[in-house]
Order: sequence, then C-alpha cells, then structure tokens
Amino acid sequence: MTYILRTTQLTKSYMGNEVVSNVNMKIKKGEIYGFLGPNGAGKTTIMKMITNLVKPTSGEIELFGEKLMNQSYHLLGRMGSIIENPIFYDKLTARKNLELHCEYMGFHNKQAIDEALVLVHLKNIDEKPVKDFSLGMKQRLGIARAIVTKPEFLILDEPINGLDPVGIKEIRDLFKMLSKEYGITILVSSHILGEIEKVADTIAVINQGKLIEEVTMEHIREKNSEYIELATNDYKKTAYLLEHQLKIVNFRVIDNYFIRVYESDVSLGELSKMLILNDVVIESIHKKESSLEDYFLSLLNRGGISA
Ligand SMILES: Nc1ncnc2c1ncn2[C@@H]1O[C@H](COP(=O)(O)OP(=O)(O)OP(=O)(O)O)[C@@H](O)[C@H]1O
Repeated sequence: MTYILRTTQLTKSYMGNEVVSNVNMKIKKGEIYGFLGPNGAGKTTIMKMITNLVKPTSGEIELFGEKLMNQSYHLLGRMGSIIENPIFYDKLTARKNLELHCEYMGFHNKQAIDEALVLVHLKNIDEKPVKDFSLGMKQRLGIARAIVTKPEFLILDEPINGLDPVGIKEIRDLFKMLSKEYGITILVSSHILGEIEKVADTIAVINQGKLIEEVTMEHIREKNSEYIELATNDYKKTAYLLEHQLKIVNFRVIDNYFIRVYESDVSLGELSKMLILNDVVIESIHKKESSLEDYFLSLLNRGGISA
C-alpha cells in the first residue's frame, strides 16, 4: 500500500499540556481524508506538524515514504496547504498574490495562475486588492494558492469557513475533481459532520488530541443499514411483542420511547398490524437510514467523544 502520509505516535505538548497524543494515521494516495473533530481537538496542530510549522514533541511523520525532517524542503514543495485563516498581501490583487507565491515556491507557470483562479470561481477580480475581498473570496483565494503549484498532497484546515451553501458545494465538487482527475491526495478538516461525510473517502475522528477512529466511508455505508423507528403508547409492551410475537431480537429502545428495529425482513405493514391487533397505539412509525451521525452517536455512547 502506498501511503502519502503516515504518522507514528505523533505527540505535541505545550508547556507540559499534551494537545496531540500518540496519533497514528495513514493517508492513502489519491484519497480524500477527512479530519473530523470539535474545536480544540488538535486538528490544526497536527496539520501544522505535517507542514513543518510546528515541531512534534515526539513521534514521527513520513511524507511520500520519507521521514519529515527540519530540512525536508523537497517534501514540502510537493504539498499545498491552507492552515488557519490564509494571510495575503492585502493591498495586492489576487493574481499578484499568486504570482508572488509561485515565485517563492520556484514554480514558473503563468498559465497555472489563470487555471487556479478559474477553478475556484474567482472572476472579475483583476483590479481589486485582496483587502476588498469577502471572507468567502479570501477562502477561495487560499484554495487557489494551495493548488496553483499543482501539489500532490493538499492540506486544508477548515477550508469552507466563511463560504455560503453554493460556495461550499462548488468547493466540495472541486476537491472531488482534484482527487479524481488529478489524483491529488487531500487532507481536509472540519467540525461539520455533514460536510466531511459528503466529501471524504476515509474519516478520522479526533477528540482531545486523540485519534478515536480511522474508518472508510465504504465501511460506514456497509455497516449502516435501514431501520424502522417507531413510537407507541407503551414501549415495554411493544418490546415484549416484538420479541415474542415476531421473534425479532435486533432492536433497540431509545430514551424509553423510540424503538429502532434493525431486522430487514420485517415490513412496516406487518409491524403495524401486529401492534394494532395487540391494542398498542402507534404514535409514529417511519423507515429511516442510519447516517454518519448515528455512527458518531455510537462512538459517543462508547465514551469515545465528549460532546
Ligand atoms: N501555540 C500554542 N500554545 C499553547 N496551546 C496551544 C497552542 N496551539 C494550540 N494550542 C492548544 O492545543 C489544543 C488544540 O488546538 P488546535 O488548534 O490544534 O485544535 P483544532 O482541532 O484545530 O481546533 P480549531 O478548529 O478550534 O482550531 C487547544 O486546546 C489549543 O488551545
């Protein structure tokens, strides 16, 4: 297996306070790896260590199969990143900012600047200094700067901050296109579950500096099947009937009210009929699909995350 990034027991402490603890993560070539965790979980710190902005207290980082050292400029040149809010030369235009960045990176391809601006949908901005940009436009320019040198590995810290729903969708599509058509590997962080779910191939859940889970979306989709959720006037009797009349064992009572039936062979009609015949009043009954949110709730139930 080719890994673009591998960390081993990666740890960072600030004044004795461990903010990243023994993180072992693996990012495969070409995948979109979503980093999910609440504010303060340690996502930015890990990204800073990967981009050599912060030195680990202990542990190792391997990029493109090579150990990351202080002087690994050749490895950093193969990456593009936005970490925290991107900073620009405010009085200069977007194009000038990108030109300066390319110069700094030793990348000489003027056409790439036009391509990057088109990809992030920044148009009619040739006269405008960046200080007149909206937050969303600055965010797009940050992405343009990260991709302009055609990196193999993109590291994007909360890149959709400040974007409206249309902008979020455009950026999401852009990430998918970069990954599919250009084979670029992407590490993207967010605290928004629904966003990561829509874009990532693999999700790493991080909380309080620890990697709680690293799981492929494929695995989550396989695990999460449909279920029927019902509420009645008597959950105990309902549970009893499910078990003894329909011989269903695969169900769960939630908050002493809702019952989730995970059995796939039982139909909604069959279930309703049996309950009505037994004088149980059905208050609601629906077919539902469990989502990443449910998966997270199950992690939470296992004590993995403090919400
Ligand atoms: N330079 C620093 N000195 C001391 N503590 C720091 C420093 N940088 C980060 N921290 C602490 O490390 C923890 C993790 O912060 P980090 O920014 O990595 O989290 P995050 O998951 O990226 O969250 P956010 O989305 O809010 O940035 C926080 O408790 C933060 O206060």
